[in-house]
Amino acid sequence: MATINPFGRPMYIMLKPAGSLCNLRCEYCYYLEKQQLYTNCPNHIISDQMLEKFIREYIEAQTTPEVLFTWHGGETLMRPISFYKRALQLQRTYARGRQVDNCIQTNGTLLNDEWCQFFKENNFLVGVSIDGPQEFHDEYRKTASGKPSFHKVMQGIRLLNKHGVEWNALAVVNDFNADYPLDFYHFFKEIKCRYIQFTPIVERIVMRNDGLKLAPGMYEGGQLADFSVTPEQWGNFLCTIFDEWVRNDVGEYYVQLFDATLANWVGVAPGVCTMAAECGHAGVMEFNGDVYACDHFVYPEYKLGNLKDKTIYEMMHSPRQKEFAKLKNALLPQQCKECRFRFACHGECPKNRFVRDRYNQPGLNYLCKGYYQFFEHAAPYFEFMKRELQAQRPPANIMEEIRKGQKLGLG
Ligand SMILES: C[S@@+](CC[C@H](N)C(=O)[O-])C[C@H]1O[C@@H](n2cnc3c(N)ncnc32)[C@H](O)[C@@H]1O
Ligand code: SF4
Ligand code: SF4
Ligand code: SF4
Repeated sequence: MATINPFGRPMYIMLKPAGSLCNLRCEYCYYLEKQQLYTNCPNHIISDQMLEKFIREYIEAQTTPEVLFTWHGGETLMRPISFYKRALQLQRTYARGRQVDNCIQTNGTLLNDEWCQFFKENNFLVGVSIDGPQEFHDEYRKTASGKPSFHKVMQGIRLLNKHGVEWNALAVVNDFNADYPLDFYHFFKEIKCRYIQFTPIVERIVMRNDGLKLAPGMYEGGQLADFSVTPEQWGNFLCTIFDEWVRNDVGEYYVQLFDATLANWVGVAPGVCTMAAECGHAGVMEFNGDVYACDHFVYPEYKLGNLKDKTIYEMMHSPRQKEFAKLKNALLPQQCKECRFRFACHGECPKNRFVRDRYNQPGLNYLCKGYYQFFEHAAPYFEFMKRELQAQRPPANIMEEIRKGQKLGLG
């Protein structure tokens, strides 16, 4: 089975067929407020004409024989099944011999037998957002009327399992759950979720003229949002889960960040953009055809154009997008340039770069301390796994090595 790994692709655009419409009101959500950019639009739903144009151009713009569509929210299941059936029909019309795959990200609360049958029949990979055990999840992931959502999500997961749909979990790490890494990790093992993606929550509150309150990255200022994880929490969280994983679960459970770190250790492109050297491969398209440089940069100043006026190829290969792609590396502060883990970290996501480095240069990642702690802690293990891979042996041999009590051979 595959994980949702669109970032490994040369060019990729997430599509938001219902804009930022959602039946939940997760407190930390960076999508919800994006509706403010579209107050003039009567409804936030992609038109059939726009859908067709997107599907045709998106397939044409790909350089690989396989094409991956990623349906993203708001809440994707707020569009009816008939919408996705139409999309599949259009994909078949324009595929012209290419293999087309679909993955869809959902909060899981609207899943029912019919949806699950549809996903199974059409081979969708489903990403479900769930922030760990009930008390963690329900802290922030609430409905519009303030009700918890955990039980509905679990019911959705049971249905996915019942119908044999492939799914994986997307969980955020915030101020509330970050201090309980093992409770968190064991939960995913208990629900037999073998592919887990953890995303740290880092947001700053600002006042902008366009009404958006969450700050884009790469500039200083604003007030850190309470729900953000601290660098110390993030470092401890990663190290604790890593210790458990590296002793028991390598090759059995896939934690996206550990996979990506190992990839960087052996010099292969990581499966997640935050750990890659450059940005720019992963755009996002709003319901009305507006295309932005990245899902985390849906701000007017990062808009590449609209599909009505420009082709996907033009926008994603435009000088503006090339410029955006390079910023990740170009804006690294001195501390990152000197860092021995630069090859693994690349300064992480520019969205999180808003503090000063030790030379008082701007642009250091707010989570730097946590990442550094993790890389330093895990380095001997990654070195060992790298040697195993180079000798064409499975990295999972690390577990036996640790059991034997061997020194891992790092000086
Ligand atoms: C914005 S949602 C859209 C799809 C769908 N509604 C869902 O919740 O899965 C996609 C993912 O982004 C995560 N997310 C929301 N706000 C975030 C933030 N401020 N920082 C990082 N991830 C965030 C959500 O938890 C979810 O897993
Ligand atoms: S379910 Fe997804 S889109 Fe909706 S509020 Fe929560 S994170 Fe945002
Ligand atoms: S800005 Fe962050 S999320 Fe966007 S492509 Fe770059 S690393 Fe990925
Ligand atoms: S660990 Fe810190 S200093 Fe090193 S590359 Fe990452 S953000 Fe930069």
